[in-house]
Amino acid sequence: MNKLEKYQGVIPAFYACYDENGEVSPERVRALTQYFIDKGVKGVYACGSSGECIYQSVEDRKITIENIMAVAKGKLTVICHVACNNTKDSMELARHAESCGVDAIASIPPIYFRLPEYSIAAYWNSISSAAPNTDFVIYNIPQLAGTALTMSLLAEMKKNPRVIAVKNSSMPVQDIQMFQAAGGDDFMVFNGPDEQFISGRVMGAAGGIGGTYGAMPELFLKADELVRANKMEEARVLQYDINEIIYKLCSGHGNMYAMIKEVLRINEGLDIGSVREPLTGLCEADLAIAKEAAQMVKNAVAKYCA
Ligand SMILES: CC(=O)N[C@@H]([C@@H](O)[C@H](O)[C@H](O)CO)[C@@H](O)CC(=O)C(=O)O
Repeated sequence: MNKLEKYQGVIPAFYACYDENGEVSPERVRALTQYFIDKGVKGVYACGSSGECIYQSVEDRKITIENIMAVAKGKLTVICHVACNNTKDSMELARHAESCGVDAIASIPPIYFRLPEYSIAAYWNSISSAAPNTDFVIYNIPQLAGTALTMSLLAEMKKNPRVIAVKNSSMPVQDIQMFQAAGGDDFMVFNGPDEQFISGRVMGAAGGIGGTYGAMPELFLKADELVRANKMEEARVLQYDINEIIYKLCSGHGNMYAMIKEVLRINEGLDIGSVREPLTGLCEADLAIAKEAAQMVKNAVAKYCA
């Protein structure tokens, strides 16, 4: 098997799983992991944006990845985002993730201060050195991190043989082509924006990592299948329907992840709690939106995946 094959396909970003008191729930982490195995996705991307990493402690994140691995080992490819905005804690999480047996670790650049590229490279390489037997994925999400991956920074990072991919959440699909060309054959790019999943795949992303996949994994698996089969018109129609669902998920007063968790509760009977403050949970009026979104998912699954 090509060493990148295990990363190619549909990789949902894993949601933060909380109990009734808002604490990370090991049982719910395990239940969500099993849900993804049952749906037939390629892997999961843990502790990233969708995992609310920015609002979780080092300990919360350790509990999350330990419980994912307890269920996923040998069944899913697991990429664990370990960035904590300081090198020390990020290295600790990298070491821990490797000890749990993840396939890859990932990291955004440090946020808040605008650091020079050599500082970002040093940060990423220190994190990678703490997991010396584990692949490393650069997480490019400039609209949230405030720093974009440049071609010169990528060239610098390519000197580290563990750097195997960019998870690209910038909006221009051309970035995917640029990163893939610079990365070469032993390198891959993941599509980040779910709204342009098929475009990213066409521009060279061999897989996708996305925050809304979990609410409708069947639809992204189908979109991936259509792209592979070169059925582009069908893929486009499906992508448009997916996008309508995403707009609905984003139309509430509460945060999109709270909405997705409600959709999972309605459609799958899967309870993984809500979101952690400062993210806003659902208000009364949002429940009707969640119901509509859940029904849209059901209708689309019946239409495309029967
Ligand atoms: C900016 C942003 O949050 N992008 C999301 C998308 O999946 C996004 O939620 C989706 O396209 C809906 O806008 C992902 O790239 C993030 C992600 O995969 C993660 O780390 O959880």
